[in-house]
Amino acid sequence: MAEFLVQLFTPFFFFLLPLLFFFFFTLQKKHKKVEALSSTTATTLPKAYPLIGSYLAFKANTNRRIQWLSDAVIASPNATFTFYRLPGQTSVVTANPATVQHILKTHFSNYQKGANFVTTLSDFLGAGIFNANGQNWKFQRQVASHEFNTRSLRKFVEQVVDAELNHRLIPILNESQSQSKTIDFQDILQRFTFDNICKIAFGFDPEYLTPSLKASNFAKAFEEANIISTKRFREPLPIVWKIKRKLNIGSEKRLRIAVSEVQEFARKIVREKKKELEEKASLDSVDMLSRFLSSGHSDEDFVMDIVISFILAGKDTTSAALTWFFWLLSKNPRVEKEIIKEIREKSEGVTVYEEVKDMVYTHAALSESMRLYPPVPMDGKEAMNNDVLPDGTIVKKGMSVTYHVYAMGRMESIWGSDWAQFRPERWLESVVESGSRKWSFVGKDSFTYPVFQAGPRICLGKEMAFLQMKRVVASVLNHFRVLPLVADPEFISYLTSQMKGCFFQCRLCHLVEVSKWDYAIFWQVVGLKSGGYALKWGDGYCQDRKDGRRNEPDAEGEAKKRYVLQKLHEVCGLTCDSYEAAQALGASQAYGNSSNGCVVGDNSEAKLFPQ
Ligand code: HEM
Repeated sequence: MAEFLVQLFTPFFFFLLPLLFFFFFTLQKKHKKVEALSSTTATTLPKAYPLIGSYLAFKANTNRRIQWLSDAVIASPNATFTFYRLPGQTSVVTANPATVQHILKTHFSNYQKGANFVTTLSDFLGAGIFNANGQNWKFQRQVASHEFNTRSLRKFVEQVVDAELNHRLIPILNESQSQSKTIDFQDILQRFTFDNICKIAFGFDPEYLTPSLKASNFAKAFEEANIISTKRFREPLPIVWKIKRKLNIGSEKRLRIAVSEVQEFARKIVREKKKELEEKASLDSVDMLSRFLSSGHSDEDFVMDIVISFILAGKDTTSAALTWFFWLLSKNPRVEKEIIKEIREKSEGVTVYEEVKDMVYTHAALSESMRLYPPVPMDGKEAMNNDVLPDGTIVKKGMSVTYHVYAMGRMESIWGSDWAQFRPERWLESVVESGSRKWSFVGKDSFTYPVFQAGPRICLGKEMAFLQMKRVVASVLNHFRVLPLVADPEFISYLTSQMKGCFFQCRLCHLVEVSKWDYAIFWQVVGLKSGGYALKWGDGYCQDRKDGRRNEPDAEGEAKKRYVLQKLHEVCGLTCDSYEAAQALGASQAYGNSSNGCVVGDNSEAKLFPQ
């Protein structure tokens, strides 16, 4: 072992280390400039220096790697950026739809999950579908695809999702609302989606979403394995994590423990299913796991890897999408109002499945939300052979080529100058059907919007994910308003994206109560640094004036405001000493106009204080 270490470190100390010091100190000054260029307004690309490439700029932006690379790729000609790091680590990052089509479809066989990707993730994902190529991948995709036919999807939405909603999610939200408790909605959604995927894929109910919301060792271990495995990709010299792994120290030791906890859980599911299959001659309902076990591939480790990949696919993707969706809704009451209208205009005599499929506006709003906050923000492949991309970029064998989904959702050339706006209507056109006007969904091609990837490896669970998310949205918004207490949450990503920190702290208001006034007034409670709460109201309030004047509330408007304040007090436990008090607290105007309609104060807030 000692010999191995000496062999390994000698060239490093005598050659690489002095060189790195040289570059580090001589380029410090320039480096500051590079950092400044990588802000969201950057128009210049980070510089690449001999030997270390753009490594320093990359390092400085580790915590906002997605946003930094997005700035760089958007600023690049043809939206394709060749990113030099240390020798042998050159990669191409693209946000160009033609290039995405090239790597994901027309030259599919040249762009695979390469050796670097597979090795880095193999401790966590083994040979599961996310880490597989060739025959192994084909086999898993083919067996799993049965789980996504219409019959299974119908069963999923009508039995699995609805049971979890009615017996777990809604009662838990009701309870937290009635006790005015602040909840971590992201955590609750992750529990919800975890129960869902286990039930549909493995016929097993882990009961993770329970009123106690108790911590689960498995979930903690899964999260840790995901984070540490992803961080391996960020290590400048992969040899470092490999040595730590060999010595079983630091993060690699924690990874080993976490992975064995995850594997133990997955193995238990596999063993129980095997037993069930042995005991019953035929199963009444066939889940995906039974299909794999009956397909001749009953090797326990292999099936365990499959289970882990499916948990990853189903647990963290839809929960991330929904978290950002509810946050965006709280900022866009107009969209929320449209969705509620759609939920309440149910057609007669249709099944739950058809009803969910018909939620066109909600579908558009979810697509729009994932455009801005994609659950898988970047995805990389490795070139099997030299190639030239459609825009002339040279790709050498072994280089990684990454398509940047997050950047693609923010490009003016694709979405127009209002790309930053959350506007579901960009996905819709108005059509006349049986004499009445309706929305019709207009999708984007999957190379321009690769949120679910594209080509032969396009996400298998896309339709399932939409059905699940739409049903959750309908159910939650039918009962509640979600009031986030984070003003400006941070988008972070491991293998999938998340909202950072204490996640999505929010309170719930009973929509039915507050919406007595025809849902014309939208109230938004946001956390203030001072520890109080801010209250804003948006469009609807002033438009309600019968004389059409916009600037001042009439008597009815005033009454509505008082009613809602009272309700907020009862339902959310907040008090407010009226807008006059807000004036006293520093709001320069009692009423003003904003793009949103009327607000209290100088586009600021009336202050509310928790009791
Ligand atoms: C909003 C939700 C979802 C998004 C945005 C999403 C996105 C993606 C993306 C980008 C990939 C490609 C990953 C890669 O190859 O590295 C993928 C693959 C996959 N997804 Fe999803 N996914 C979602 C939900 C689901 C759900 C609920 C399932 C159900 C189990 C699922 C099953 C799969 C499977 C099996 C693959 C592998 C396909 C293959 O390699 O052939 N996904 N998904």
